[in-house]
Amino acid sequence: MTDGIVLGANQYGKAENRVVRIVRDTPRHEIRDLNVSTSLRGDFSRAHTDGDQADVLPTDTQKNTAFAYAKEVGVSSPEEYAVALASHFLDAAPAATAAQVRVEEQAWDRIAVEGSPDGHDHSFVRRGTETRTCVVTVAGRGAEQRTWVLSGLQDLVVLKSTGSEFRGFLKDAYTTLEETDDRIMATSLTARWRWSGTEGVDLDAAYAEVRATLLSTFATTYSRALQETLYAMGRAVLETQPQVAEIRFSAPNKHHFLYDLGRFGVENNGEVFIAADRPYGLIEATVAREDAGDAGEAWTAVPGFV
Ligand SMILES: O=c1[nH]c(=O)c2[nH]c(=O)[nH]c2[nH]1
Repeated sequence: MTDGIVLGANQYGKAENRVVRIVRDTPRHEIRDLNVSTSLRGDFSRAHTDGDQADVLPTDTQKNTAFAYAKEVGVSSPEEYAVALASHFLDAAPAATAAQVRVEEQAWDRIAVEGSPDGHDHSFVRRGTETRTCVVTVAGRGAEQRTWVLSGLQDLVVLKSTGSEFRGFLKDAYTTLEETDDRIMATSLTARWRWSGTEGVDLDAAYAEVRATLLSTFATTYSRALQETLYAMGRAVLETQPQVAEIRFSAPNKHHFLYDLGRFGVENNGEVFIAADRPYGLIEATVAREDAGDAGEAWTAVPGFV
């Protein structure tokens, strides 16, 4: 029977499990501080239309599994942990056709102390604002099973105090922006990169490499627009990481406007700016290999990317 109304796309899971794993097999501890979100997709129509929970692996169980796997599987990298968890959920919930696990990782640095050149064994200080991320989607079972891995970072806040211009842009009756050949360029970068495959990739090392490539390209590339900078950063990652198929960016242009000190008879030669928090330009771009291949479900339900 139908009344012309049907259930559309849906998924469910436990969001933002704050999983902290300490490896304490030796006096020198290791910490992985994760925010883990799980979701299952598939035929969960009976739960929606009939109130029948027979197919539903509770979100509470998903939460428990996220914590149990931090011990049983461990967290050699956020991506490997997420693959294990997502694959498990497909085994545990027969109605699921795909499972997605998203992880945000906060980095902790060892506290520098006298007498320990490599930092303290079990005391840590939180590193900056930036977060490492991954989104793993596993779909299907058996020989048909497919796994997509996105790695990424968010809120990597960078600024260059010169080496940036913005000129030659289209102008119309509403254009008031003046051309500049010397401005501050700043952004809080979010990037996600899709692996064509992760076989043989040391994902922790690769994260550090990609981050370093993004930063050094930002630093050393003269910028005619944030768009050009993002493209240069994307190219540099693809040139150095053969197994990355594409990288997507979302970058708010954190405007710094020269403050008008002329009103007080004071010269402002690119020295005093007002940092405006909104509105901001939002520049988004994908840089991909021509033969990147179909992204499948890699980006499904990943918000904030073109
Ligand atoms: O790098 C920039 N890109 C733009 O598209 C733009 N538009 C704008 O007003 N300022 C800037 N800066």
